[in-house]
Amino acid sequence: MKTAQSLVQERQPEEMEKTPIVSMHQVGKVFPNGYTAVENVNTSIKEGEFVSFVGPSGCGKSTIFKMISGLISPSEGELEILGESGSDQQQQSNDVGFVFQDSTLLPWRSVIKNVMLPLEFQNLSKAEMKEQAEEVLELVGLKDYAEALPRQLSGGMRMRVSIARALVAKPKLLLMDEPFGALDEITRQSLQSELLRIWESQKMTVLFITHNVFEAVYLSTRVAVMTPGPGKIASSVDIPMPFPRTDKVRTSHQFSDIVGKVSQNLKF
Ligand SMILES: Nc1ncnc2c1ncn2[C@@H]1O[C@H](COP(=O)(O)OP(=O)(O)OP(=O)(O)O)[C@@H](O)[C@H]1O
Repeated sequence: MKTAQSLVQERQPEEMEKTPIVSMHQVGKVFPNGYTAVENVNTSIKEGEFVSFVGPSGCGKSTIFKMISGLISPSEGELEILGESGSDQQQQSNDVGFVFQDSTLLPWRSVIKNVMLPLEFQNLSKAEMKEQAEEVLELVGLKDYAEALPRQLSGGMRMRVSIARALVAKPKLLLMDEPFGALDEITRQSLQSELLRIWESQKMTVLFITHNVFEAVYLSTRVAVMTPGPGKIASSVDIPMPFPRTDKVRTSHQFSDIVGKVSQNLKF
C-alpha cells in the first residue's frame, strides 16, 4: 500500500503547483441572529495567486475572509486551508496573515516593536525577533523608521508597518481587507506597486478585498465578483496582463477593457 509520503513524492511538479491553498465548497454563513451573509460559495485558490474580491457593500467579503482566517466558522459547506479543515485554528494562525483597512498599530510601541508582536508568541530569542523584523522593515522600505512611534508616520507608512507585521511570521497566505481604502490616490498607487513587488519576491498567495475595480485589476491574477447579500461569487475574471506590472499598465487599452468587463459583471 502507498503511504501518504510516497504519494507526495510521486506527484509531478506541475501537479504540486496546482495544490489549492484555499478550497471552498458550498460554503455558507448564517449569523446567530439568523442573517445569511454568504451562501453557496465555491472557489479554489492556488498557491501564488493574487485574487481580489469585489462586490457591493455588505455582500459578505469580510465574512469570507473571517472564515478563511478561522475567526469564525462556516455554518455550511467545506472549507480547507492548505489541505487542512478550516476548523484547524492552529494551522491557520501559523500560515495566514491579516491586514485590515486600519493599520491597527499599538501607539505606545515603536515601529520595530509593533512588527515583532506576532513573533512574541513563537519560541525565538530577542536577537532573532529583531533580525526578522528588520528584514521585513527593509522589504517595505522603512528600515530607517524602526524606532519611530506610529504617530510620527504618515498613513501610508503606517500601512507599510502593518504589512510588515503581517509578513514577519512568513505567512503562506495573506488576507488584505481594504488595506488602501483610507489612503489618498497617489499613496494608494505607490503602495499597490510596492505590494506587487513584495508578492512577487515572497511568492505568497494574496487575497485582497477592495471596492475599487481599477485597483483589483491592476493587482490581481484573478478578480472574484460577488453578488449582493447573501453573497455568492457571481463570476471570476482572469487578468491576463503579465508581471511585473508597471504604472504604464494603468493607461493601456487592455487594462481599460478588463476594468470595463469587471464593472459590467458588477451590474446585477
Ligand atoms: N456578527 C454578525 N451578526 C450578524 N450579521 C452580521 C455579522 N457580521 C456581519 N453581518 C452582516 O453580514 C453582511 C456581510 O457583512 P460583511 O462585513 O462580510 O460585508 P462586506 O462585503 O465585507 O461589506 P463592506 O464592503 O461594507 O465592508 C452584512 O449585512 C453585515 O451586516
